[in-house]
Amino acid sequence: MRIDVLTIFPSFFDVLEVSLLGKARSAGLLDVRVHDLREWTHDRHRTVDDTPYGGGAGMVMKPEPWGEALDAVTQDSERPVIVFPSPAGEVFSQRTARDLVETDHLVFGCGRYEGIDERVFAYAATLGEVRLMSLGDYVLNGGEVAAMAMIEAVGRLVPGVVGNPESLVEESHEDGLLEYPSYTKPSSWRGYDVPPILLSGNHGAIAAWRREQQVQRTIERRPDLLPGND
Ligand SMILES: N#Cc1c(N)n[nH]c1-c1ccc2c(Cl)cn(Cc3cccnc3)c2c1
Repeated sequence: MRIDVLTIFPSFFDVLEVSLLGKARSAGLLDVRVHDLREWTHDRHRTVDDTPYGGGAGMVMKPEPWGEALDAVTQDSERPVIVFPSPAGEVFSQRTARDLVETDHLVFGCGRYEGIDERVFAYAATLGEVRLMSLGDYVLNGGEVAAMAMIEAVGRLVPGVVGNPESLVEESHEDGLLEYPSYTKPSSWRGYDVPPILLSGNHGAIAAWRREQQVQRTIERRPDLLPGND
């Protein structure tokens, strides 16, 4: 999978060089290319924003640099999916991540200021499938944090990126429920003991207990995830 990121803060994504995704990049499983949007400006000040038509506070990102940048990163791509993090977007979920991991080429357009000129989204739709996505109902200062989270959520689903694919199945949200609690040695720590069932060796009983824990946790913490509550 190829991932292109367009941003005015390219160094923000340096962290993608390390950890899991860093190894995936080295192994050729992920081809992540981060670009400075200012590469596509042509004035001395490398301007990417201007005042909003109709007035209002803040600045809006100019369409010209975006148009040239999107042309450049999609020029040898058949049908990219172009994701714009946006507070006005659909909410990104594990289901979205599973959907996006099937894509050969993802482009993340990370905006700042009060947002990107709306015409950019219309133009981007002539280059690929456009999806405006939000991390959730809270406010960030730009698209970079959201894009980083989405890249990690999608990247780790690429076959071979996570060592043990089984671990992907038993995670929160993979089966629509929160994950069960995990424990490791020592079996007793500061007066806290590991639930005896986990030491029993009875794998059937352990699986049943874990499922019950998932259901109980989901009811307590995220009833909205339960069927019929959406
Ligand atoms: N994804 C997501 C997401 C989220 N969950 N909160 N905020 C954002 C997000 C994403 C993209 C941008 C761009 Cl471009 C500019 N800003 C700042 C801003 C803040 C409030 C209103 N208008 C613009 C962004 C915020």
